[in-house]
This record gives sequence, structure tokens and C-alpha cells, in this order.
Amino acid sequence: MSSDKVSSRIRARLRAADKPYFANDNISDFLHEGELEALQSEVEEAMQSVLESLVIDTEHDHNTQETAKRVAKMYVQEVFAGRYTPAPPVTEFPNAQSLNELMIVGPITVRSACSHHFCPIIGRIWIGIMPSASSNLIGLSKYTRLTNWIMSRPQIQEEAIVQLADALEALLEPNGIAVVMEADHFCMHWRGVKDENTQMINSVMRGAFLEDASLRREFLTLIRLRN
Ligand SMILES: Nc1nc2c(ncn2[C@@H]2O[C@H](COP(=O)(O)OP(=O)(O)OP(=O)(O)O)[C@@H](O)[C@H]2O)c(=O)[nH]1
Repeated sequence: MSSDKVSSRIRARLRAADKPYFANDNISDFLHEGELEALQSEVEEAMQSVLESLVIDTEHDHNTQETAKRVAKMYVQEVFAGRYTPAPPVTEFPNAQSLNELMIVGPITVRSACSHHFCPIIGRIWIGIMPSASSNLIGLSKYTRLTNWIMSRPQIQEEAIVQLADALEALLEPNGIAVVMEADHFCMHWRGVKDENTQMINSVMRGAFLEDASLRREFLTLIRLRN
């Protein structure tokens, strides 16, 4: 790609700052005003080339005339928006009552895509929080907003759940954090091995959830009851 492309300018900034730009990294700090729109136009142009290479007559086929434009918008503004937009604003409240009881939020719907084939990953997440006296509390909707921001990137499930746990830990500074995710991977259902029944379930347990087996059991029992 020639250096006058907007993606080249963004990439040069990332490299100069020695920042990674993997599929599931957020690069919003490196985009200047107006560049997201320019990036979308660049993706549209590249997508049009993909359609041409697939030997699809986009000139005469009324169904695919706008496909490159739609796919570019879908990637940049919708399903991969978590790469290009900053973290959602999250209002924090002090834990005024020094709450130290288990809190569980979920199931939060997960909509993501695998980094390997860009096929959908659709699933659910439960979050357990054991606050400390100095923890911050956040509004209930913010768990979903934060999850959406992290999941709307090309991901693998093992890394997605760790990114979410890291973000929650940094925000809440809790005594413990637990995240359980179960998801269907359409790269396995729709294509490839075509196994429609297999799901992936994984969990991250930190702090009190790792150290205290009865707390971990309480969390896992309560989320099972919600199934
Ligand atoms: N560990 C992990 N694997 C995933 C995830 N999402 C998709 N995969 C797998 O990634 C693998 C990619 O495999 P490759 O062998 O490189 O690609 P492929 O030849 O298209 O593989 P098949 O899917 O087996 O046809 C597949 O086995 C997918 O099922 C995920 O979140 N975590």
C-alpha cells in the first residue's frame, strides 16, 4: 500500500510509539480527527477489489452494488468498532457503605468475531465482583458497555476474556474478579468442521475468587441457577 493511504499514516504513528496493533488491540489514540471516515473509504475500496477478485459482477448485480460500502461500514463502525473508538465513559462511585458481598452481573450478550476467519462469535458472559472497601462502584449498564467495547474486535475467546478482566480490575480495584464466557464460534458451525453443538467455555478467576474456593463455588452455583 502506498504511504499516502490513511492506514499507512496510522500504522507509522503506532510503530513510532512502539504500540502493538493486533486485531484485538484498540488503536483509537492514534487516529486523528476525520481519519475514521477516511479509513472506512479505504476499506471500501479494498473490499471492492476483493469482490472483483471473487469474480462478482458488482456493476450489474443489483444485490452487490453497495456491498463493498456496507462491509466497510460494518467493519469500521459496527462489528470492529472496539478497535477504533475510545473506551466508553464509565462513571465511578465510591463504595460508601464498604460493601464486601459478592455481586454478579450477567448474562451479558457477547457479539464478536474470530481473528482467524472473521466469523461471528456469539455468546454470554457473567461477571463476579468481590469489592473491597476502597473499590469503585460502577453503573450496571457499564458492564455491558465495556464488554461490547472489548468484544467488538476480531478476537480469540481466551484473550477476549482476559482483556475484559484486566479492564474491570483496573476500573474497580476489587478484592476479586471472576469472568465466565460461553460462546458459539461460527467458524466451527458454518464452515470447517461444521460441529454445531460445540461451545467454548472459559473462565478467569482472580484475587478472592482464586484464593477462596467457597466464594468461587458460590459464584459458579449462582450463575448455573440462571441458565
Ligand atoms: N483457541 C481458539 N481457537 C479458535 C477460536 N475461534 C476460532 N478458533 C479456531 O481457530 C482455528 C484456526 O485453525 P486453522 O487450522 O489455522 O484454520 P483452518 O484450516 O481454516 O481450520 P478449520 O477451522 O479446522 O477448517 C480453528 O480450529 C478454529 O476453530 C478461539 O476463540 N479460540
